[in-house]
Amino acid sequence: MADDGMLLNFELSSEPYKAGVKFKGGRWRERKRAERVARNGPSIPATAYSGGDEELRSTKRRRVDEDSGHHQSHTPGTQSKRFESLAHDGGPSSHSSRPHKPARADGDASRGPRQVISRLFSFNPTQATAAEDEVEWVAPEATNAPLADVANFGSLTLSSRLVDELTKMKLERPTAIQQKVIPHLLTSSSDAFVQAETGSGKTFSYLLPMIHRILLLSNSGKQIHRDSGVFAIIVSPTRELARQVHTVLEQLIRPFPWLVSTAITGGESKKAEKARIRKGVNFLVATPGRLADHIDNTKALNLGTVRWLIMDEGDRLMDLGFEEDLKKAITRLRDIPIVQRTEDGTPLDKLPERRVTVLCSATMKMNVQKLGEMSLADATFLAAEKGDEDPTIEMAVHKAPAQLHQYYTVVPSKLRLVTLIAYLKSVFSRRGRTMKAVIFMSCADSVDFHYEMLRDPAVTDPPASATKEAELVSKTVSKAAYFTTAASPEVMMHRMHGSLSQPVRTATIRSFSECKTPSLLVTTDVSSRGLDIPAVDLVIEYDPAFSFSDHIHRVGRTARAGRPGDALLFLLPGPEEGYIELLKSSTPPSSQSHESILKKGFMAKLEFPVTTQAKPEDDESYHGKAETLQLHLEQRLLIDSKRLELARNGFKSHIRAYATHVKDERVHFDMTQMHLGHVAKSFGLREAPGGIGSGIERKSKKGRRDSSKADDTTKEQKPGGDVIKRKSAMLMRAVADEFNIG
Ligand SMILES: Nc1ncnc2c1ncn2[C@@H]1O[C@H](COP(=O)(O)OP(=O)(O)OP(=O)(O)O)[C@@H](O)[C@H]1O
Repeated sequence: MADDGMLLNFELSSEPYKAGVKFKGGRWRERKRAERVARNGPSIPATAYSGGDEELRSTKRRRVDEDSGHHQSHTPGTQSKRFESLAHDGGPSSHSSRPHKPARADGDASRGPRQVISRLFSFNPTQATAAEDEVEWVAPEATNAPLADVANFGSLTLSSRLVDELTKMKLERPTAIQQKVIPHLLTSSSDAFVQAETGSGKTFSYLLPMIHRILLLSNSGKQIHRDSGVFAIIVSPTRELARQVHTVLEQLIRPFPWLVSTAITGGESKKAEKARIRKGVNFLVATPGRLADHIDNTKALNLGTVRWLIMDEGDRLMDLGFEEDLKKAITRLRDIPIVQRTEDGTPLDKLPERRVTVLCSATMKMNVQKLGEMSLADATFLAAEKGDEDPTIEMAVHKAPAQLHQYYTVVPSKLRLVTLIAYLKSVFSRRGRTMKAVIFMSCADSVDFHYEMLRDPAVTDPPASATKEAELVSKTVSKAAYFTTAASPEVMMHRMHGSLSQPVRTATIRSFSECKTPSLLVTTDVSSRGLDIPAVDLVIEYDPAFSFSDHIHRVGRTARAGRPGDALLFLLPGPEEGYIELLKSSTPPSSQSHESILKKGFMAKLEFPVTTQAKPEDDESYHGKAETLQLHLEQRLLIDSKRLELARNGFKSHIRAYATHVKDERVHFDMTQMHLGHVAKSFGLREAPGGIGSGIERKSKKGRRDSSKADDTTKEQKPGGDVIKRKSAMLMRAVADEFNIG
């Protein structure tokens, strides 16, 4: 990993921090150091309490190097020369009203304010690909919209009561995949492999024909009811998805109260789930683990009547490692003979004569093929478009809906956080333009950090009288700062990831979905699949997806069922730019330069949330504003150890997660090209905290112990060149080990 030795980039207030400030959390030594700094002003750069001893040492080392004019990676020269050149590096900010003055090595507070250089705009790697801004984009015809040339759902010979129900839900005409799948499942008893773009209505395509055929059973004089047996099992990879499918199903069967659906998803007591199964259900929507558990342990679950097994989001089911659970369900269903009548004698002749398995996916990966081989027999491949009937052709091609406008922006690491804020500021500035946006990040710790930094810190816990729902979302929903301004509408931030408890996850998604003001969901890939919130008009991939198919699913949270949508992907200059070719293989993307994002976003005055910090000076130029904002964010970390811990954890988890890109795409996500110091800056940190991948330090020590002379000599080397390369390789190996990739 390159390490060009980050310069200090803080402009600390001349005033001492509030006397008597007490620091909580962290280690004793860090707390003591922080308190000393708060009392006396920083004698050493504030990294003193932003990191451990290693950071302190390296900071000292760098300061000495800088002050003696021997900066490791950049053109040597005198301090004053360097500062001059920095002013020019800063582009428009070189005209900033705030003078750049050298950092003082002694940190003597008595000699007036300590000026430290902000180098947000210098020493950034340059973008290799051309940045074309605002090339006019004409939206092609939507590819996942209801078909204009089909009269209505009635033309697919669905029951009129079902069609009426659809009309009430404002669904009139089927989409292309529904037109293919519904007739097939209405008449056939063969398995099916359903592939169609995100947001194309796959859920209705399998639910409607199943309900229609079950309703036909009641026409034979006898009434089907909840005790008649389980007719369909729908397996979804996540609890959210299972609940979502269950909700849609409940809506569809509302006019037929004798039919019952239930969701068994874990996250609640098994006892309650067993009790519901015992009372009788006709549709079981389940996550694979819970389904396998109930198959083993719930006697009341009788599988003899089951005629459909639907596996939704097939590739995700496999990605998440549910193969064994699915195998169990598939094998058990194969072994149990089909019953031809319910216990009270109702013939089941209107249902398929054999068990039908349907596998659905928007993307086709090799693992879906494996699941297909495991579960399907003589399956019919059903795809939305003509010419897509050959699954082998589609294997490699993942398409996003054509009307989805995809952009990418190449942003140097150091500028990522301010560019994100600038972008959010401009998209939420116009009333009614963006109502719901989703930001995808690589890991839960990064989500937690960004949520905390971007929310309004003045918002406190709900009052004791708050409703249960308000209590559940008290730590995951909050007013945004920075991009909620007096002039723009209030934006509500939401945070969501897999480490939150199930009730909190459910309440947070509900809040995001029902929010009437503009809202932003900061999340991990836990929200990338199947989540159907039609009003989402923007997806931001702040961290690229771990695989291209995940990218397709993430951006597919917008532009659903024919609606328009935008998606912006953040890339780093360097190897990540190679990813653009991959994007082009699906839908040609537009590009937007980070400079233009900053310019637009920082056109208006910056508004800072109320904090204990002195109000930062505003700066006229957008570079100046970006620097002011960055300094403000960094200072917020310095005065709050909890936030600092979030930043450090976010950084570490982000780096670890970076190593988990799928093997085929890792060429674009090369850890060895990553600049840890610059990445740290995007987490508001002055430099990279140590201890990424617990194995690294250990491994390096072990390596030295086992080593021969060659290692002893490297120990003597000054940090730089070879040692850094070796460290990168070790980090790479340690991270790869940790994630079991390689
Ligand atoms: N025929 C239709 N007309 C209008 N809207 C529809 C139609 N069919 C489905 N929808 C709506 O489209 C949205 C997407 O449907 P659904 O979630 O089934 O898509 P999907 O293909 O499963 O997407 P993903 O692959 O992302 O899970 C839902 O809000 C649904 O109500």
